[in-house]
Order: sequence, then C-alpha cells, then structure tokens
Amino acid sequence: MENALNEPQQAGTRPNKDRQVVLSVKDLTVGFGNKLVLDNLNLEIYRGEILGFVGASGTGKSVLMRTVLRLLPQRSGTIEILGTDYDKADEAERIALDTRLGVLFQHGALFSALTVKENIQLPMREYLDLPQSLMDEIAYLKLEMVGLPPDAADKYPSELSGGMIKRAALARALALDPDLVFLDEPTSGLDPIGAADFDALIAKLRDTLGLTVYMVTHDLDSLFSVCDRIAVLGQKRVLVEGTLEDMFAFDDAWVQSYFRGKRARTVVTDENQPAAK
Ligand SMILES: Nc1ncnc2c1ncn2[C@@H]1O[C@H](COP(=O)(O)OP(=O)(O)OP(=O)(O)O)[C@@H](O)[C@H]1O
Repeated sequence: MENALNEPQQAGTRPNKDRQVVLSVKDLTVGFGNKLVLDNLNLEIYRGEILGFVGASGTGKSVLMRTVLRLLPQRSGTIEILGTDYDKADEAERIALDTRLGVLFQHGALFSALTVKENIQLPMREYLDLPQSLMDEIAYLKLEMVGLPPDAADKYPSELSGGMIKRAALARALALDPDLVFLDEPTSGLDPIGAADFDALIAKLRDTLGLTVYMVTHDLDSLFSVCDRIAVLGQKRVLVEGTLEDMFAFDDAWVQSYFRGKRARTVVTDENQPAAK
C-alpha cells in the first residue's frame, strides 16, 4: 500500500508498454545522516525522449542525478540503466555502461588547464585506446555537432563565452556516442536567445542521434519547447510525471504556482496552453 503512494501520479492513459525503458529507478532511498532526501522514489525514462526534471530548490534533483550516476550511494532501491543494474554488474559491464552515458554538469565543468579539444578527448583517453589522429578527427566532428567552429578546438575554457562553454561541455558529453545524456541545468546563465539556441540543439541531437535526454532544469522555456515529458520532484519522490497538460491539471500548490504562476504566464502561449475543459 505504501509503495502505491510512492508511485508518481501519471495523468492520462498513454501506453508505456511499447516504449523501451532506458533508465529505471525503483524504490530509491537516499539520505545523509538522519536526513532523508529521497524516499522510495520511482522513475522511468524511455528511449528517445527528453525528460525535463523540475522541483523546488533543495528537493533533491542533484542528489538523484548524482545517485543515478553512482556518485552518491543509495540506502536502498535499484537503478537500472539500459537494462543493467550497476550494483550487480561486474567490472567489465560497469565500464561498458559508463561509456554509454554522457554528462553535462552545471556550469560546464571543463578542465581549465586543458584546451577544448583536450577536454573532449578526455573520455576517449579514459575508455578507449585510439590513435591521436583519430581522436582529433572525432573531436572536430563533435565540435561541428554542437555548432562550434573548428578554431574553438585549441582554445582554453577561459577564452570562451558562456554559451560556447556549454557547447564544448556538451561535445565532451557526446565524445563516446552515448545513448543517455544527463544535463544539469544546461541553459542556466545563458541569455534567452542563447538558451533557446541550446534547446534547439538538444532537440536536433535527440532527433539525429536518437539520444535519450535527462534534463534537470528551472527553465520554463526549455520545459515548454523541448521536453516530451516532465517529472516533478517533491516530498522526497516523483510527485507527478507526464505532459505539460498533466502539470496544469495536477492539484498541488507548488506545481500550480510553478506552471501557472506569473513567470509561467510569460512563457505559456496559446500553442502550449491546454484548451480549457
Ligand atoms: N553531500 C551532502 N551531504 C549532506 N547533505 C546533502 C549533500 N548533498 C545534498 N545534500 C542535501 O540534500 C538536499 C537536496 O539537495 P540537492 O542539491 O539535490 O537539491 P536540488 O533540488 O538539486 O536543489 P537546487 O535546485 O537548488 O540545485 C538538500 O537539503 C541538501 O542540503
């Protein structure tokens, strides 16, 4: 019974059975000392979708992402990525799994002492044994993919604009051709046009590469323009997940003020506002 309460509320009856689950989190509990941050949380992400993950500050969005990426331990529960439970996998399976994930940390997190090209090549050096010429070729290809000019390759992060740093960090996240990409507030710090361009890039990469995207964001524009599905973290679990329309219909004070509040009203257009019932 208790478990049923912890299932995210899913408005609507879209069939999930036909969709391939790329990330499955079951009954996940994470805490620090006597403070519980996530309590029996459940979440699924399907192949090829862009999932926008929101929630009030301090609800545990980063903790969840870091736990899924094995940077934090869980107290209980299971995390399966691409059908593999990391905790049950052997060393070779873990390495294989790591290569199928890409991560764009908040603020880019590029190494300042390395050029853009060297940053992009870091995952290749860690996981693959490729000749330098091939790694160079791949790095230029990734730069092109994210819309950066070839001469960005030899620049240091300090020589790049905020938008270019995000793109370079995205190029590094794509270095190993991942299936699933985690983006932590990818548009934070960008001006509205830069943010819209970045959103368009994410959508294009999803369409062309078949990526699955897990995006933690506070950016209502991103949620409204590129996310196929939204999950809201609250009360230590996924409070509700579904479409924008599902968010509008969900009876919770934070969800209502977030999706229908003053800021939201400046972003919601006739196009994405569900018709009055
Ligand atoms: N290493 C840690 N040790 C102790 N407490 C932590 C640790 N990391 C996170 N927390 C706590 O866990 C809670 C969730 O933090 P988290 O950073 O995941 O929130 P968030 O939803 O990502 O917030 P924001 O939107 O502000 O980034 C907070 O109360 C935070 O203080």
